[in-house]
Amino acid sequence: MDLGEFQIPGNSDPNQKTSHLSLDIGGSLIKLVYFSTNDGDDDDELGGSGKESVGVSNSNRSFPVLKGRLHFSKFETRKINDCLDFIQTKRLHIGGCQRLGALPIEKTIIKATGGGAYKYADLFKEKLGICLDKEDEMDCLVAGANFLLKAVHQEAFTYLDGKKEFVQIDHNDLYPYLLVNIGSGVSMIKVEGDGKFERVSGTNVGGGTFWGLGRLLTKCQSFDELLELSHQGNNRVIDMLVGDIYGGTDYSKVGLSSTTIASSFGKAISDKKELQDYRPEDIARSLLRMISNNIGQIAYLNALRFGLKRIFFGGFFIRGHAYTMDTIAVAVDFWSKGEAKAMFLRHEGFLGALGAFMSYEKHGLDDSMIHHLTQKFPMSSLVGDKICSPLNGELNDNESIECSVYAS
Ligand SMILES: Nc1ncnc2c1ncn2[C@@H]1O[C@H](COP(=O)(O)OP(=O)(O)O)[C@@H](O)[C@H]1O
Ligand SMILES: CC(C)(COP(=O)(O)O)[C@@H](O)C(=O)NCCC(=O)O
Repeated sequence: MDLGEFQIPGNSDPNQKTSHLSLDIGGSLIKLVYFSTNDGDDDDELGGSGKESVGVSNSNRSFPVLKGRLHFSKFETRKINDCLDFIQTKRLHIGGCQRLGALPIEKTIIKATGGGAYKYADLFKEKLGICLDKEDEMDCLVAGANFLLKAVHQEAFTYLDGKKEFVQIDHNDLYPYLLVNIGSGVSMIKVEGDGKFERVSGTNVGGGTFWGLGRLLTKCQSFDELLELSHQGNNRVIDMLVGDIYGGTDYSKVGLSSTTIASSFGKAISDKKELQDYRPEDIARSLLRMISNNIGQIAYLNALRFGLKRIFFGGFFIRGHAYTMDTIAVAVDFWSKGEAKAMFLRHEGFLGALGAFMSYEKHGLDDSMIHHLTQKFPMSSLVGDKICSPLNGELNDNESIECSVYAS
């Protein structure tokens, strides 16, 4: 592939070229993934010698290696104009899928998934002159999850008792697993291989419910504020525990300890407090716990239904938030009696957008198909074909990762 094909006229950094912008336009958030490379960055660290070089050979074909960054960004769907401005200012749409020489309008096709790819198709055409090439949301979620689990080192982790532990994924023993994507609503997908999956369940009590109900109950202005409130709250003020019903003791005959929540929000009807006496912090905490626990339980029941031991949770509801992950993990552990494991993904909210990004290859819209992604591990060498994350913490907003793309 000639990098010149992605030259961006008028880009603020004339050396920077972006390509393969992909979108996941969900009920709450728009997620963007795109690749950028700088002139002179095209490298041979994987064995080639510049952009024209042969970097890697695959099935008797050779591909040049492009060094660059994979960028991740998100916007609230209700503020879609901010997203359009971002794309326009950075001229990301020009580097979608087109060649120099062609009229931009003729060939500018951007891969997009999520319901918004349908809902906002006309808006994108009108404001940016681009065509959204729609990819199925479930296909993209699964493609994104499979890719991350196979190619990214330190992508999946467990979270128990406040401790995060990265899970080593054995490529030969990845399937089957249950993918639970907690977005506005929740989809549960049994994954048996690349492109081999079935959406087996879902629930309408998801991230949108937490944010919507939380806003109504606490009057907070943003999702982050709601999460922060929950951090400071105590759910026991609102939730009715087994001990509240059983006079402080366990109901041990059926395995319920006194501290188990018997009824979420149940205490709000049983004492003599005025409504205004309930603190937003405690309400936010109870709500987060109720929804996380419910999703964990439904996920486990579906894992049980299909005999799946591993459950991967994605979606931006999680936001790497300790209490959310802890609650989900405890629910899975509790209901499965330790048999099933909840695992979380560092790129939790970007599964769909990554899947759309990878579908450029699938459809071969031009000859810039991406065949492989590897990220260099700072201060270290490549580990096989893995992306080695420099971060152990959560993925920050607008973070990008250094990576190399094998292109044909
Ligand atoms: N900044 C944010 N604004 C709104 N919701 C957020 C934000 N960050 C996380 N969320 C949570 O993430 C959910 C959306 O997750 P996401 O995976 O992007 O789903 P969708 O594709 O439905 O937009 C929201 O419903 C909310 O619970
Ligand atoms: C309709 C959806 C697939 C849309 O995806 P989202 O924007 O929520 O990520 C999702 O909201 C969902 O699976 N809702 C649950 C519907 C149900 O099974 O009851």
